Amino acid sequence: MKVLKFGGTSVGSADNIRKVREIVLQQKEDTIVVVSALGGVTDLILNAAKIASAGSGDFQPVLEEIKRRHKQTIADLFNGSGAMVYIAEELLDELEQILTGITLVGELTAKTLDRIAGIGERISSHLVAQVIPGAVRVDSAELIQTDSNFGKARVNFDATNRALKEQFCDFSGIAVMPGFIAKNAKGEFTTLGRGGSDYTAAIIAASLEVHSLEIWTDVDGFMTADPRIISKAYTIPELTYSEAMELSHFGAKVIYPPTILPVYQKGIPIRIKNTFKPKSEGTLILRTAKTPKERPIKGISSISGITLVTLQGIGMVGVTGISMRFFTALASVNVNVILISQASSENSISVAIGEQSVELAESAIREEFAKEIDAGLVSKIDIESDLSVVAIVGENMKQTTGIAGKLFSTMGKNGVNIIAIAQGASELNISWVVKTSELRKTLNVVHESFFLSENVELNVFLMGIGTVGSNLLQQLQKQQQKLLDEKHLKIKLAGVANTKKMAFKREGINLVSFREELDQSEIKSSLSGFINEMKSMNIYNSVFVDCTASEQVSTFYNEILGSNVSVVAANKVAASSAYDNYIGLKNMAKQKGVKFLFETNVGAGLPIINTLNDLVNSGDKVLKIEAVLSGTLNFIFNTISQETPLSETIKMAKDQGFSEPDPRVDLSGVDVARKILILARESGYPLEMEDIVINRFIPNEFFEGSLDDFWKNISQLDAGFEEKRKTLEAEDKKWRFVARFENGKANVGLQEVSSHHPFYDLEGSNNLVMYTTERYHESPMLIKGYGAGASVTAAGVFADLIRVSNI
Ligand SMILES: NC(=O)c1ccc[n+]([C@@H]2O[C@H](COP(=O)([O-])OP(=O)(O)OC[C@H]3O[C@@H](n4cnc5c(N)ncnc54)[C@H](O)[C@@H]3O)[C@@H](O)[C@H]2O)c1
Ligand SMILES: N[C@@H](CCO)C(=O)O
Repeated sequence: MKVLKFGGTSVGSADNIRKVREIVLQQKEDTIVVVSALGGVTDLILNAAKIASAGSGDFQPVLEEIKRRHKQTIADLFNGSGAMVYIAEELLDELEQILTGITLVGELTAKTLDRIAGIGERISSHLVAQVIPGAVRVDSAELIQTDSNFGKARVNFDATNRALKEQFCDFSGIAVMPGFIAKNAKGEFTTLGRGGSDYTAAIIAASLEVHSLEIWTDVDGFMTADPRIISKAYTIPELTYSEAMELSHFGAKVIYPPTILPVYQKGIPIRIKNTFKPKSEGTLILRTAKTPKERPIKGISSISGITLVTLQGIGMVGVTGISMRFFTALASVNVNVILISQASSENSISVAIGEQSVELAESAIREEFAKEIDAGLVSKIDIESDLSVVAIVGENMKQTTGIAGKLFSTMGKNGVNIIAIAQGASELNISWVVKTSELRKTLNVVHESFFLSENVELNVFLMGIGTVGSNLLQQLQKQQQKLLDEKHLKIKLAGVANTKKMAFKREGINLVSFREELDQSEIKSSLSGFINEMKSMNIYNSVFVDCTASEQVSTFYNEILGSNVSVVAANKVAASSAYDNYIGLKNMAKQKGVKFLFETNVGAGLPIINTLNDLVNSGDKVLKIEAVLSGTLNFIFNTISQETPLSETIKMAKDQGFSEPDPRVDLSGVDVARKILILARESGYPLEMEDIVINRFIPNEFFEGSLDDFWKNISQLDAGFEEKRKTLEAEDKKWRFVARFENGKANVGLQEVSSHHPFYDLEGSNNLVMYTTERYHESPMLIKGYGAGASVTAAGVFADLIRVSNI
């Protein structure tokens, strides 16, 4: 035999009741069906009673709604005729008479309320019994006996078990019983309180020692987290009773914990099933549940609307009875305490309570500790609102080390501040308090790290979609699926901006149609607006990607890193800004547990900075760096010829995406100076830009006017360059713009190299770096390849993103 309980939504309409019938008829054994009232009916009855008790109020509209709900369902199921019509009418008349009585006396006692509160179940049980062929209705109120604590009556288990056993000793078939209602020894109606129908089902299941209790509801069972916030939350297949109780205490209102006590004591398994998806497995609750070793956490629960009340003062240290008085004061005004936290210093006690109880709690505590407050022994009662309590639950936590470590480091890395923590010695639950504004991020982060560790999400906020930025998006689009399939990395473009517009989408902007999304966006581009929106979206694992060349953008890195968002910069301005700023950004990243990466600042996609870091971190010392670091200049000097003059080569470098947005930055040597400065710093030398000697090969006046002036005037240099080029060619030499760092000093400038020089054969826009170090002494380490261009630079940014994701 088994017991099936159907909740209010499951019997909320004719269609739903037909679904219930189907489920019940599929059972292959004797079945007891316990039903709630039609969804919402009990609340309507209580409301009507409240209106009636006010004396002057008119309960009729509410009563009409109750009647309409039932009539409609009966009409749909029985074409509005048959015995059910009369049964419902009779019970609804009874309800009306009692409501009229309440109006007349203007008073509503708990006893009277219990006479009507269960009318919904009395009707629904008849309804369901009549719909299921062969089913009989059995009245729970005649079998479940309670005391006279109306509203939340206590069950007399001896009498109840006897009655139930007698009723069902030789029963076979299907019985339908109303949930929630019972009677006292005098035969007066009582009700079982919150979760009443579940409780009825559990009492019956335990008494008859059935092999299974099924709670049919409108969700798939216990989920790993609140599915309204975590779209990836999934049903937990198995839970122990204790885990289910812990999860139910917080947020997940699948069952009300005290109701499962009778079946828990008998070890009867409970299955939570979805009436609307009967094929899904649901959640099975048992004494010992299967838990995969790698999943010690079963679920995450949360409740919002929490206030933290803290009693603080040095006068509390070592004084016994303080906490007793504190909690007695709270209990005296019926304040439910959700979480307690006290540090061993005993200087303060904090409790998390529902925000609706704050005033009551505060005044009760003030009254209790009035003397201590006057004497200065209690310094303050601190009230912190708009908080949420989050808990991870799992019995296997007690056998696994590192759970708390993983939890709190994940929270820290994502910049979520933890306000209070509580963990019971049973290690079944770790609870902590966060600001409600951080709840979504908290749940995402924790869910990802404990349940979806096979899929890491990286949320990209991209600024600048010129040569490098747009190529990056193309590469991300091409690689997106592969990364997900093979590396379990989900990259989402959560925000993007050009100079005109910006767009944001938590679920990710389409990587093909991002331009259209930007065009359609109504948000005008603004740097601070972008950063603020990114911060307020507060998404975990976020990374800001700077593909502009803007100094202004770089001034925001500190704030961005400070908000626990990593920064990947193609933009070289920050890493070559004042040393204090550069080192400050690195420290900020370290402090916040995020990354500040800029591999493409030198040699585009070539692994120049990472290699240097590896050398230095493994104890090597950089003695000398010689390098060709400008893709643009190398391209110019490889392309310049009798037919293609200097001015033409500059345009070509620009068109091919090698040059800076303003090519004067390349031609002036500033770009190369920035690069050698960054390499010197990464080698451990605190150089400033002013320390780099720049030997220009183009006269200063060409850099003084506007960019337009530059383009107009630059051809004036063509003839002179051609003359020098011819001489150079005759001597079998080539121009290379070389950066040098040695003995703590750096310079950049044009050099004529002969054919035996390693830089001589450096083709196209290639770069070459030679590291002479203590280890690479006789023969320096060489890194050579494309040093500029859209695809290689975007690939370098992409590689930095992969580094941020730590896959
Ligand atoms: N092109 C390369 O080979 C290469 C190699 C390494 C590093 N980089 C660096 O990459 C960065 C981008 O270079 P690029 O070649 O793509 O230049 P680009 O001019 O093609 O693109 C830069 C884009 O940033 C946009 N932008 C500027 N300020 C902005 C703001 N405040 N908000 C939104 N958008 C803004 C510009 O409108 C432009 O579309 C530069 O810092 C450059 O030094 C480039
Ligand atoms: N403008 C740069 C881009 C790569 O940093 C160059 O030409 O080298």
